[in-house]
Amino acid sequence: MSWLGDYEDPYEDYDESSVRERPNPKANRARSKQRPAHEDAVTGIVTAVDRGRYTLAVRVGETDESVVTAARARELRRQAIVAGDRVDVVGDTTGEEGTLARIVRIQPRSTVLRRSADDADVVERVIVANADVLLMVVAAADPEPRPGLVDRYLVAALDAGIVPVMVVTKTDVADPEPFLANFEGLGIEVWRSSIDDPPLDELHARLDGHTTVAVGHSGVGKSTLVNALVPSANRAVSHVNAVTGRGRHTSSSTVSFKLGDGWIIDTPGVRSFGLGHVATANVLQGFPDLAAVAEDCPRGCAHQPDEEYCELAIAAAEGRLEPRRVASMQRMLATLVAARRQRFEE
Ligand SMILES: Nc1nc2c(ncn2[C@@H]2O[C@H](COP(=O)(O)OP(=O)(O)OP(=O)(O)O)[C@@H](O)[C@H]2O)c(=O)[nH]1
Ligand SMILES: [Zn+2]
Repeated sequence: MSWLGDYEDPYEDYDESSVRERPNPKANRARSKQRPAHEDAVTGIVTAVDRGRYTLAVRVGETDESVVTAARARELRRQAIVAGDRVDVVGDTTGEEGTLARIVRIQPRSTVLRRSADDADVVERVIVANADVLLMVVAAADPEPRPGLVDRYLVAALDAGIVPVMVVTKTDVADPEPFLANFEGLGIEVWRSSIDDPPLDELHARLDGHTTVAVGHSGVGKSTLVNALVPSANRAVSHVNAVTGRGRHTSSSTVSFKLGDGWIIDTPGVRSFGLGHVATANVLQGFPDLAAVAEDCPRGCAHQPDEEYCELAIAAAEGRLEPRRVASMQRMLATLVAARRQRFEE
């Protein structure tokens, strides 16, 4: 099931590549081929996507900074353009009502956060480009937190080379510690948030200057948190030009807000986060100490507890690695292996 809703341009978020690429060689190719034709292009940051119309922040930080609505040039039809993308845009970029600019190039991306529609799906979709932090928002209760979902966020972030951090909301409703114990060994940064005392200053300090993508199940309090973090003036950045008639953003579309010198990208409530495209090595890479030990594993080692000669398990037993850390990695990889098995059985 899509958690981006059913109304979107079916071509919008497809991407044919399945391995992590940095930067995207396709974007590079298009860039060099088309550059001479659009020397007057300006750079825009995609802040929202809505049925084939893109909201861009252009000339960010300059006196004539503006919010522009754009369509994509025909030659980009098969390429996904997503929130966080840096694009070259031509035409009327004044941002005045009724104007429509044209995106002619997607600049190389530093990261790409992807998901498959479900684990069996080989077609992956790009969710967000150029994010360097993944803010996982989970509730201590209501809805009940599920370690498996966080494992999925972690795997997707690590696969993309994005740093995962976590906020646990609703600590006024339930004690989050039993849930958090699942992730203790991974050394992930965690903030605890309650209705009366959200850690806004701490989060602001941590996220300023970064491009953060926020993910969370519907109802966890993600919108409440993002709204509190973002001054109202910066919320205007994501508003689609009213004249196009496409300005209505509900929580079913992805929008970005300026957060200090960075951005926070709010994605819709996640219902599924397929991992059909992820490689084990990319997950291990997120933890260099574990990856180094796992290099001595037998070929094809799945790094599971029942694996007889897994170096991770041996190192944990001998005290060379923290057992909780290895256990968390084993669980994350089990999530991934189960996801992949489903993919091949379908
Ligand atoms: N008790 C308590 N309630 C909270 C807290 N944070 C948010 N809420 C409430 O939880 C409900 C859901 O919050 P939202 O911010 O709409 O949740 P969301 O994650 O954005 O959900 P979607 O918009 O569906 O994606 C609202 O009624 C909030 O007031 C918290 O820390 N404690
Ligand atoms: Zn192993």
